[in-house]
Amino acid sequence: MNYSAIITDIEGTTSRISFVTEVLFPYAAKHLPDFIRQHQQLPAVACELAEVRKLMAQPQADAERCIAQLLEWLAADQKVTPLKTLQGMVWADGYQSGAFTGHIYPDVAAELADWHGQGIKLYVYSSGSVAAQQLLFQHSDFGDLTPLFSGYFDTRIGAKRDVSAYAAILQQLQMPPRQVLFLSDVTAELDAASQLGIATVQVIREGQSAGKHKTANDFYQVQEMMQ
Ligand SMILES: CSCCC(=O)C(=O)COP(=O)(O)O
Ligand SMILES: [Mg+2]
Repeated sequence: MNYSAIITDIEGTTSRISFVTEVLFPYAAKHLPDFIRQHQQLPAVACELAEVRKLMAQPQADAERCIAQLLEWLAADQKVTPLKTLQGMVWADGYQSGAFTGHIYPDVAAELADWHGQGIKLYVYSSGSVAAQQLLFQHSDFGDLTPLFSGYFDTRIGAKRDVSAYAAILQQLQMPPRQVLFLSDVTAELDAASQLGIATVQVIREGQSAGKHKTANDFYQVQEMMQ
């Protein structure tokens, strides 16, 4: 099958789950409180704190209350948009200081380049903010991979388990669903995309498939399935 576009998830698909849970999240938990204390007056940070207050339904909450709520969401891996945006701002320092690089599986780096060379448009759809996605691919273990991508989507377009998010993405891509392939490790995300006719492959890096989607252990197998 010739696809015009491939959309990929990050955590568990292009990148090891433990990179997110054991490197990125702990770094954010450690540095987010002081980042907010120091930068709460910056418009970009103030705007996210306003979103946090709205979600808490506590318009008067001070910075410390917002920090406590953000850390609670982070510990529970809640995909809350202002948390994701603030995490991305904190991770920027981590990448720039060399504290870590973005983990990408070798098959991902190779196949993204191959697919790009074939003229397939590449997109990312992750719960991490667009800025965080760009940082990860810019500072990846295989160098700057951002030139390979045509676009990025995050929770601003909708939650990854909601069909409406994929409808909005198709609208932006201006492509028929059957020409689009979505790669993710999470069955519920693939279920939502496939309801619209988007082709799906479940990437199983660790563990077993629990769903009804075609499966691949890495991006090389995805490429084989496309031939
Ligand atoms: C952009 S890298 C950080 C990933 C992240 O914060 C996250 O919640 C992972 O979500 P995904 O949708 O890629 O599984
Ligand atoms: Mg995932």
